[in-house]
Amino acid sequence: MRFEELLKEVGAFSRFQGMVVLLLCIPRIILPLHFLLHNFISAVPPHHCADPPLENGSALAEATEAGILSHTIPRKPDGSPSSCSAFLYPVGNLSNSSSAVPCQHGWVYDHSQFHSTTATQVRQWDLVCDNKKLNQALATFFFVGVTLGAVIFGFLSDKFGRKPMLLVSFVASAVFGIISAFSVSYVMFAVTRTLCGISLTGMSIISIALSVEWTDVEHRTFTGTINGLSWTVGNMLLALLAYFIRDWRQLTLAATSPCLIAIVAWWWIPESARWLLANGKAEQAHKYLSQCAKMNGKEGSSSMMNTEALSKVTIAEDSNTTYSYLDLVKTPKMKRITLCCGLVWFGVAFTYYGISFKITGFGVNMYLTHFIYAAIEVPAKVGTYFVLDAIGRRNGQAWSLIITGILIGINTAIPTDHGLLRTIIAVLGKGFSEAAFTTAFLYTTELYPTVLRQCGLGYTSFMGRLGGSLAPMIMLLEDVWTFAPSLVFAGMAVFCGCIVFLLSETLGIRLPETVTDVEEGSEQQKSEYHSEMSIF
Ligand SMILES: O=C(O)CCCC(=O)O
Repeated sequence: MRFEELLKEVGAFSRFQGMVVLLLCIPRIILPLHFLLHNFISAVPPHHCADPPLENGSALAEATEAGILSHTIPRKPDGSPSSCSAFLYPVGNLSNSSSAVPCQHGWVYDHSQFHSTTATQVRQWDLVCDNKKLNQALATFFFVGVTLGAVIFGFLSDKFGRKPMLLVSFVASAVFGIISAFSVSYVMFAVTRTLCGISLTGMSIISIALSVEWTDVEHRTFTGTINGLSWTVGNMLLALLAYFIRDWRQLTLAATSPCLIAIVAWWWIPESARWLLANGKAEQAHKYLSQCAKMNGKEGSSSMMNTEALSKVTIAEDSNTTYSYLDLVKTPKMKRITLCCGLVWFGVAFTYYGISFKITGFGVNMYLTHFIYAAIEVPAKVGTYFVLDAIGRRNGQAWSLIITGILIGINTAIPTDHGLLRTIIAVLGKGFSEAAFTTAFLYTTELYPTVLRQCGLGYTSFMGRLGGSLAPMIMLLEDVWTFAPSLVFAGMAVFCGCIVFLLSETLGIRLPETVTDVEEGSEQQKSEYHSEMSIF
């Protein structure tokens, strides 16, 4: 007997699955609060060199009022004060920049928008000017942690189960998120943000797998879309939190607080019955399947539910078989899936974060830009829900990536003074990039077998994190050529979109449980699936 048949018996998608999907929305809401947090806690406000302290020790403000400051700060061509240099001594002729030197006595920051950020954190931080790259590196440290977490939690959740590792992720994210907010040095903040990144990835890959593994074929797209929309809720919530909380420490604490809610909700989140059966834990599977049957009003399904019958459910070739990342490339079709999905995830995250990290320069304040970028995800994801069941996952994944690349490329050809048109194209590009990300979660989950699903998601998430980590570095290329970053993002999106055509379609195909299922090919599974469904 296949697990799909068992799931039909206990209720394939009813109140129990509704509860599971809703509870797993909580971690999906938490993720963007941290993944995009650096847009705000590491923002660099306008700043310029502080004047030397006056002999009589009076405050710098007096120097500013007295107009002395304007005599020592060189002006940029647009008339604004230079950010990183000052004249050694007050001079009458402000255009004389020959004696300008790097700031000698710290900086004066414009606090009209931010009370404090990691860039302006005084006492050894001051991550501006020559130290600006250290400020940008904080986001990269976080995504390096996310990258490591993908490998760690991918393996641990396949070995020890989804539910226990989800609790580890919730608790560790709360602990390191809180500690990072109280960092007393740059190094302490960088380390705790990296550990927070590692912890958060656990809930990222487990929440997807756990919700899909409790869902039947017909409702997998719906489940994947709900998971994706909960990320969007968190993304929009971040814009609101950042608008009202302008201190980086308080904003970090606010972004971490939902982890405490997740820890309480964890109690009601069930373990994956698929995983339990795949690992020979029929008794525990029986407990959760009985809960599912009871909640779905299917108590009469006990005939298929005794432990002996459950132990015969075909999920793994041998429940004593242990799997590792190496199994992702041991057989021909698994190798193709792994190589192609790795490239696709790299391209998806590379373009998604390349677009998401640039929220300034569109003529509206950064909070509104971030909110619009998040809000466009709603039609993108709802549209994905309908499109994927119509054109299939492969076309949906390929064309969402290709169109993202085309739109990014088009924007490089539009003159910068066409602000509204550029904004519309950028928002559309974000929407298609979002559709590509939403599809990637669902498509990857369906391509990998149950026995290797978390390893597969861990590997592809790792590749995606590499792409997300690289995106900020690519944006530095604009110092070389303005259009360089956009053309790199566009080319990568189109290339990875074309790679998708090498993968098989999974629409209407039973979720593969074993490596054999994958190697037999989708036609075999499709015919088996339809013949199985025909008996219901
Ligand atoms: O996991 C990420 O880094 C982005 C997920 C985006 C989404 O779920 O829409």
